[in-house]
Amino acid sequence: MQLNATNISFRYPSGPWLFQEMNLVIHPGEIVGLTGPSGCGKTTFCKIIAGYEQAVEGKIFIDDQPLRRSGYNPVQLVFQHPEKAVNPRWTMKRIVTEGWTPDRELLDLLGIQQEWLTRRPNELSGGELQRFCVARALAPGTRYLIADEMTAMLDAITQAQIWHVLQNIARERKMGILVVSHEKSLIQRICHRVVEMKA
Ligand SMILES: Nc1ncnc2c1ncn2[C@@H]1O[C@H](COP(=O)(O)OP(=O)(O)OP(=O)(O)O)[C@@H](O)[C@H]1O
Repeated sequence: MQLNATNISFRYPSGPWLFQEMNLVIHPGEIVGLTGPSGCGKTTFCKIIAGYEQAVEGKIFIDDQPLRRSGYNPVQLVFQHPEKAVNPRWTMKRIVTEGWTPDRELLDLLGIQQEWLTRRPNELSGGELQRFCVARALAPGTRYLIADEMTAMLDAITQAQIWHVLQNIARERKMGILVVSHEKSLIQRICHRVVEMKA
C-alpha cells in the first residue's frame, strides 16, 4: 500500500546526473521530510514521483502498480508558488472545484472565507491562494501529497494552521506526505523521518 520510488536516476538533457539510483518509500499516513542543498534536485524528484517528469531510469509504484497516466492522480503536488498553479482567469470557486468539491468544513479548517470564492487569483494574497491549492489537492482519491516548499512563503500562524489540518488528514485517511523544506524546525516538528539528498 506504499508509494515506492525505485532506482530513480535523472538528468536534464545535456546536463549532469542530478541523482542516480535514488530510492524512497512513503507508507500510508507517513510524513517524510526531504531536505538537501539548493539545486540538488528536490523539486525535480518531486515532479518525477508525481508523474510530471519522466525518470531517465527507475520506476514509481503505488501498491506495487506503476503510477497511472490517466484519471485522477493519487499523487498530488503542491508547489511553493500558488500563482503559477492556477488559471488567472478563473474564479476561486472554479479553481478549487476543478477535480472535486471540498466541503465547507474543510474550507473552514483551512481558513478559506466564503467571500473569497467569487474572487480571481490576483484578488487574493499568496497565503490565501495557497490555502485553495491545498484544498484542491485533498480530494478523497489523493493517497500521497507532495508538498514542495508549500508553506515557505506563509507566516507562522498560517503555516501552523495548514500543517495542523494536513497532519490530521494524514492520520485519518492514511494519506502519506512528502515535505520538502529548508526549514529544519518545520521538518522536526511534523515529520516521522527525514531523507537527506546530497549535492
Ligand atoms: N527544466 C530544466 N532544465 C534544465 N535544468 C533544470 C531544469 N529545471 C531545473 N534544472 C536544474 O536542475 C537542478 C536541480 O533543480 P531543482 O529545482 O530540482 O533543485 P532543488 O533541490 O529543488 O533546489 P531548491 O532547494 O533551490 O529549490 C538545478 O541545478 C537546476 O538549475
